[in-house]
Amino acid sequence: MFTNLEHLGLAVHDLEAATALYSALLNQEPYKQEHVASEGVDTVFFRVGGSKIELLAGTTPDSAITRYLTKKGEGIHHVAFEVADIRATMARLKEQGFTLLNEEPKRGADNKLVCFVHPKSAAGVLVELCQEIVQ
Ligand SMILES: CC[C@H](C(=O)O)C(=O)SCCNC(=O)CCNC(=O)[C@H](O)C(C)(C)COP(=O)(O)OP(=O)(O)OC[C@H]1O[C@@H](n2cnc3c(N)ncnc32)[C@H](O)[C@@H]1OP(=O)(O)O
Ligand SMILES: [Co+2]
Repeated sequence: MFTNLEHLGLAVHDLEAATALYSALLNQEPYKQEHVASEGVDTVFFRVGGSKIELLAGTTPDSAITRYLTKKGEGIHHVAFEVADIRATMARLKEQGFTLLNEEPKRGADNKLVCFVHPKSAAGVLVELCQEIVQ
């Protein structure tokens, strides 16, 4: 079950400059900065109501964000939905013919298990599924 629009992921060239810009725009400081080595990204998170803005900068040449920025420049990179049971959702989507980009949930940012749906399966939008990791 999809329970919330968890975050919008924005790809940016300069994380420090983008953080200052979004701090001014949203009139708040970010609640978290996190490096996700497995994705080759540095992230910064802002809360907006029940959702979040995730700023992402690539830290390696082969990072998905670095590749995206090279090809498309800055902008909305993905939309993330919170799901109650990521494995059940992945199984349902696979059954329905959606292309998943990882076979198993993987550790994402902000204490989540994540899985991505190929944009070709979602009318040109990269979709991320997120399930909170309960400690
Ligand atoms: C996990 C930490 C954090 C979190 O919230 O927890 C994150 O969100 S990390 C976010 C970064 N990680 C990822 O995005 C992982 C999943 N992404 C991928 O596996 C790739 O980026 C992929 C497969 C979506 C695209 O790979 P690549 O760029 O190498 O392929 P192409 O350039 O050939 O693209 C294929 C096709 O897809 C279109 N495309 C690519 N990226 C996007 C996008 N973000 N949104 C929409 N469409 C996208 C691209 O234009 C190509 O289409 P075509 O019509 O053939 O030009
Ligand atoms: Co994300």
